[in-house]
Amino acid sequence: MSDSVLTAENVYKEFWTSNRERVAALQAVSIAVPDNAFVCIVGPSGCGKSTLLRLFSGLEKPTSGQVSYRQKPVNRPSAQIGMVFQEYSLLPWRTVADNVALGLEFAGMPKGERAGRAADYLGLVGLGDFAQAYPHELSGGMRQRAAIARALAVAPDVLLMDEPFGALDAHMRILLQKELLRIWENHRQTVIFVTHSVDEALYLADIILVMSRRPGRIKATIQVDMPRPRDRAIPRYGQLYADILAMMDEVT
Ligand SMILES: Nc1ncnc2c1ncn2[C@@H]1O[C@H](COP(=O)(O)OP(=O)(O)OP(=O)(O)O)[C@@H](O)[C@H]1O
Repeated sequence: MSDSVLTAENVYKEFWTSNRERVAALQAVSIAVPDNAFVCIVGPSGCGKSTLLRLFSGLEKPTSGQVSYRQKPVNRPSAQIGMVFQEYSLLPWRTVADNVALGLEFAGMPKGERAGRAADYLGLVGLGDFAQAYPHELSGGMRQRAAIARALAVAPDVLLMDEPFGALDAHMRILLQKELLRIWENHRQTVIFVTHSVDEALYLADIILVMSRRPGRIKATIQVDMPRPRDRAIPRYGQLYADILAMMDEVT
């Protein structure tokens, strides 16, 4: 585990609902995420995927067990671990450039430097011409690119992505999958990416974690042995796709 960037050791997480019922979201989850890996998490709805990501980000704490970042317990959100959510989460009253500069502002970077860095990252995601636009002037795909630029601008060591392309149409989704891989191949942050889509996981990941129904456990860890860029038409793709779907269909 020493070269792992993030680890979960025997993590159990429960919530209390407003009706005072106990919900076990995760049980006996142990994972070691290798440095620079692209990891996708798939599993049935409600199995605890977002909860696991929130534990890694420090937004939630395990009920028992331990979550660590580079061998240190994760207690709170930090600049080393960036997060991108499904909903674009841009501030509507700030321009796109000012949204991208937000994390840099929190990190105390001087204003002049922030503007340059924000411009670089907007260029990286193909939004160079929209720096002064407001979020409502952008399409869903463009907003999500801006959210990715904002997360990347602080140069996090790990990028956690919770269904970032879930609200996009199929064409935009495929385009952004390609762009994300292009960026990742240049920067090689460790990425943990939650998705409902087995196809998306197979296209993106080095490692796919398949979770069971709630309480979520890690049911399988699949090393995706296909070179990139991946060809959805090859038999190996179809075979892995069918195997993972079958695992997700099983009751436990
Ligand atoms: N703050 C909370 N309070 C109470 N229950 C919660 C809370 N957060 C999550 N849960 C419950 O924990 C379980 C796991 O939720 P989570 O959002 O992690 O699942 P998910 O796999 O990400 O779901 P989906 O794929 O539908 O987005 C669900 O039953 C959910 O209702």
